[in-house]
Amino acid sequence: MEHHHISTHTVSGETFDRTEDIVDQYHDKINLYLERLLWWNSRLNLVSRNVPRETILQHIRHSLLLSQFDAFINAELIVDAGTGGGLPGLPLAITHPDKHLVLNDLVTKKCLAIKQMAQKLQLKNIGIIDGSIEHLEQDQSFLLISKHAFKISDLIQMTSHLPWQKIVLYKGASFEQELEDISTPLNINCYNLSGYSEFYEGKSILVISR
Ligand SMILES: C[S@@+](CC[C@H](N)C(=O)[O-])C[C@H]1O[C@@H](n2cnc3c(N)ncnc32)[C@H](O)[C@@H]1O
Repeated sequence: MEHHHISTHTVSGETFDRTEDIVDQYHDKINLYLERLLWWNSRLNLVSRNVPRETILQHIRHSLLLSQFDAFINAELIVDAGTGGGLPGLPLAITHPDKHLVLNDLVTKKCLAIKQMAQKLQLKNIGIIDGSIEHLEQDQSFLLISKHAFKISDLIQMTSHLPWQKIVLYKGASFEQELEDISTPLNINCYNLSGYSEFYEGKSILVISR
């Protein structure tokens, strides 16, 4: 653990507010995604059962926070591992047509649902790959992102063959234990999201590099 370097940061209120502007700017497409996600969620349990519309909207805003981070701004190719119903990758693809997003999930049915949602949204900048992230093949370097899907050490191990430049993880506040089994020294910037609203209490975003 001691060999990792961890710096902690806070996130400004303006950063959260800007995601609200993005939601307004892409209102129609975000709304269509929200409707389709609710529809699929009642059939496949993509987020969690009976989740209200407003909570899904919060997850979309949470996903869009990443668009304010340099790691995302500087990336052309982004892989979202364990995307479930498309979070955070799908809202980021809607709002960033200049970037290419690859959405990955272990479960084929979930990937088929995302494919249908992407078709309805007429998204041209999305690739969908089903199967475990450990079997992904990718030569070009990319930003790896993931929201509440993997223990850090598991994801690092499963993607050791891949040319990721950085990893961005949506996490809870305590993640240190998940670093214990990692022998490669990591540089970790932890952005603490607590303090803006109840939804973000105890949440953080980690930007990890080797
Ligand atoms: C808790 S859900 C999170 C989904 C989404 N990221 C979100 O925030 O709503 C975790 C997802 O990771 C997927 N998953 C688990 N192991 C995986 C693996 N080895 N490779 C790819 N996806 C995986 C699961 O199928 C599930 O959809």
